[in-house]
Amino acid sequence: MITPRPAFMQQLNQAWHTQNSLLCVGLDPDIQMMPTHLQALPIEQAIFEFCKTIIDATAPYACSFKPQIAYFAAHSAEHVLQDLIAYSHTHHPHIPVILDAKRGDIGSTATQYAIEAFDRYQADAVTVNPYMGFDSVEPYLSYSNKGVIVLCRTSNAGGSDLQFLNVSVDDHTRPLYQHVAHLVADKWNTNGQCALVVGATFPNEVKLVRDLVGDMPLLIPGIGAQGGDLNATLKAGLTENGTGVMINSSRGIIYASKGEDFAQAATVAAQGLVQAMNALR
Ligand SMILES: O=c1ccn([C@@H]2O[C@H](COP(=O)(O)O)[C@@H](O)[C@H]2O)c(=O)[nH]1
Repeated sequence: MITPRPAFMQQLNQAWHTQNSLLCVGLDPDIQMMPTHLQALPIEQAIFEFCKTIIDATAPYACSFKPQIAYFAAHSAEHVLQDLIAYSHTHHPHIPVILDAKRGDIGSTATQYAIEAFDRYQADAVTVNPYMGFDSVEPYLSYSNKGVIVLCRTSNAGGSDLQFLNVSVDDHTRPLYQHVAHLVADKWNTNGQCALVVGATFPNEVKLVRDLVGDMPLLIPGIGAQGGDLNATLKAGLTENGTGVMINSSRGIIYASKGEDFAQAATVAAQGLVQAMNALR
């Protein structure tokens, strides 16, 4: 039997405080990057063992976990993702799990994606793409206790191709990502369940988004392997009470060592990042 979990926003607020952490540990299991002894296993077993070990090794330092679905689906290992989320809920029930799926499709299809994220995988939150508009996001919002994390200013350089284009709405001209932030904060967040993705590679934009959306949580990837500026990002994104952000690091933590000591290395990397963040807030 599945035990109901608290609402995502409640879990997140609690985890920020009790874990004293703003760190979101990204689970992007790439077989080529895993320790050699795990590469020798059948791929599904390797993915499970690797992620389970990382979850246990970093749980004391995490405010959330973020598995990226592509790393599982690419190897027909969706059931491994399901098992890992169940494992995390059982062994680390206080840490919310965000399914990074970046879904976006017409309402009828989005309804199926929402069932996949929340009923099949039992994720506490999911990332979605706002490009197809409100009706494409509505099926996720109807799960009012789940988090819906909308792409706003993504961390990749190519995000600027569209997100930086100016749009004029109601005599207001601003870049598309700011319009998305405004739309989510003012119109889509009626249940108080929304958050936004803003990349650490763009701290100025983190600040502009923070100013537009009040205390809405921001999921911020781009620290570590993508070279985002931790100091500038925190300065731009923290809310007044010193929370408000989930700073994601995936490769920087999970591949801190390619040896048999990968779990200890992940612990040290996670702990170091949390200490660095806590010194800045
Ligand atoms: O704008 C975005 C949105 C999502 N991501 C995802 O975050 C992690 C980043 O991994 P690192 O190894 O820490 O660079 C990855 O799963 C991306 O799909 C992002 O990078 N940028």
